[in-house]
Amino acid sequence: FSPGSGRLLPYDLLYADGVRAYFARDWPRAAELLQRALHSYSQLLVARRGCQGRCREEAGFAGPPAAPSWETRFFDRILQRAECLGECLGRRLGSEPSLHRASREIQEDFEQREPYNYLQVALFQLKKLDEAVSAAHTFFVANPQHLQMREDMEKYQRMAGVKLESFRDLQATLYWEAYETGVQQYNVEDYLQAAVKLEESLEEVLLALEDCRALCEGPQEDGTEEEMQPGLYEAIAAHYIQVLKCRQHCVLEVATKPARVSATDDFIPSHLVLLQFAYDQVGNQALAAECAASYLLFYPSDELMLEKMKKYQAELGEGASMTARENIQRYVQRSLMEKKLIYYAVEHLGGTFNDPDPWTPDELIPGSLKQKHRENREKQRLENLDVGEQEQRGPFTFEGITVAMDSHQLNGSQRVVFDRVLTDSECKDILRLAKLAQDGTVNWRDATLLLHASEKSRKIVESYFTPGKRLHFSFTHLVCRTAVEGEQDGRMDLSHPVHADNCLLDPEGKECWREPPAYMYRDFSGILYLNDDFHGGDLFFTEVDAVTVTAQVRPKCGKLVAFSSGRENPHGIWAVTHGRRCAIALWYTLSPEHAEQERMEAEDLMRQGDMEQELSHTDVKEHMGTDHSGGASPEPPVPKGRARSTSQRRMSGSESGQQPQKLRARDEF
Ligand SMILES: O=C(O)CCC(=O)C(=O)O
Ligand SMILES: [Fe+2]
Repeated sequence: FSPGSGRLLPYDLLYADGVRAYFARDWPRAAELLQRALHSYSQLLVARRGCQGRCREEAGFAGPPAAPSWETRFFDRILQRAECLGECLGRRLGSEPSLHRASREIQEDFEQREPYNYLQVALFQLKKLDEAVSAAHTFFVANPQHLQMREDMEKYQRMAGVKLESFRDLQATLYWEAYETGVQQYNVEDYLQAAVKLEESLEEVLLALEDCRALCEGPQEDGTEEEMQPGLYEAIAAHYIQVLKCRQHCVLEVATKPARVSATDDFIPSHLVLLQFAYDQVGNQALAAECAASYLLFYPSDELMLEKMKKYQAELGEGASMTARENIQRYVQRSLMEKKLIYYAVEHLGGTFNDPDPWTPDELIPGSLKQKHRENREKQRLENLDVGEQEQRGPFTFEGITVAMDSHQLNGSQRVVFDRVLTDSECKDILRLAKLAQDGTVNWRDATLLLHASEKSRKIVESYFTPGKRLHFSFTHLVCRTAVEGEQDGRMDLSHPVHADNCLLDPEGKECWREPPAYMYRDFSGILYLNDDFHGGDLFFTEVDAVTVTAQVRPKCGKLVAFSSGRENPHGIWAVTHGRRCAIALWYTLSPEHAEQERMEAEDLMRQGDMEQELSHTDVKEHMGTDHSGGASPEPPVPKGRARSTSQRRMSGSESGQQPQKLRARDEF
């Protein structure tokens, strides 16, 4: 391999080899392979972009479709174009294009910049500090919620010999830098500089759009493809509609800044508005008119802009052409044609389309879909507002939340305790909610606080344990345990017997059976505590023998304990001897198809009257579940066959069960 030799190795293979070398701690090889994978990936994007452009021209793809049989002609062109693309890519890549089609998972890794995470470690090991810092920074920009990387970044910042310039984003989306500088200069009325920067940004945005659209080609392996219709024509149609939807969504992708979740609304038109004004201010009427005309392609009846056009026409004279920019014309035409096809398909073949653009003309949307379209836009607008508000508070950095204890300090694996996930007043509100729910007076639609708290916890657990991979709620519930009346002294019983969350613990056999009725698809567990004004009720972890206590956690408002749900984390709760202990218990799954399934199963089991075990707890317990549509649901019962009466007295489960806290020592990095 050498750049420019014309033969590009598939990036997914290089990546796989790189990761293998990484785990073999072969740092030089890991670094080399990962860098080559990243290079190959970016070359692939360049090749795709180039071929897209060429084949679009060749197939006359840019022109408006001619009535009446434009659908048929459209498909002809698509086939023609697919052929052209195949040839072009084969030529540029020096190999069969299908070789370069990675699985959805690997594509996502690259989109999330995951390779940079491995790379930074390898480079650090090789003592290439400057490069390691750049790689780490590049990863961190796209994953600011990654707590481990944050710690690494802080270490790098403290490290002697690290230069400030090393903190650079190797994948910096050029246009974001240009756009932001442009807007800044615009705001301080430096219109000349603003125009330069905004032009630069606009050009890059259009190129980035092409990159993104190029990735829509080929099969989508994420299983989101809608049900295929029987028949070849329908199958092709369904596939291409999927590709078209993917392309339409690119506008959101480019308008979403790395590390932010919401897109900048109407990104391309807003460039044009700013440019129009900037050119106007510096006295370049011709360019201002061109931007105004381009803007009008998106919003043809915008009165302000129409006024300006009149003014320019007067100033420039009747003979001045004042047409929109060609690249914007092409963009709008193509987008309209794609939308038309998508809407046609949605109307006649079913499916849905979340139109990303606010400027889609009304007449293009079929009557039967108009209402839905309006609702979607409103929803999107509200979501954007929500995020805008959050952004000011900086929610994606988990501000204030600290890792109180990690696996090492908890004497186990895949365990963590966070502090300050909730404030005191948030705990109070949720506790009040728990009380109200007991009396049946809560309006569940208003119980958003609980949902916010659980979603926040989900994000934290996700970013800590499965960065880059989505964790889904499997089940959520708010549960309070109240001490029973009477003699409490010397109680050694448990409020919750030792168990694991996704398998049936068999302490004698030192096994944990992953079989029904265990909730096998639970991958991670989280417990968010709400109060500490009770006695007893500490959570403890044991070894697989269910008797050797390895760590204990004292509940407290805002403390979140999270751990993997398997055999490595048996746990239980000491009896609550005084007061009432409330917590939000959260279980997560990595498989989207099992999201919330547990809740449904729990309901089924409830119906079968399988609750007697749960009711035999020594504490009185109330609970309310939440699904994320706001309905109440029961707690899943403890599966039958779970070990319950372990010889608790053998436990070394006193408050001193915990070993002295050690400082976290993570393998250098
Ligand atoms: O509330 C706790 O501390 C733990 C609860 C638990 O382990 C469970 O419900 O499975
Ligand atoms: Fe549990």
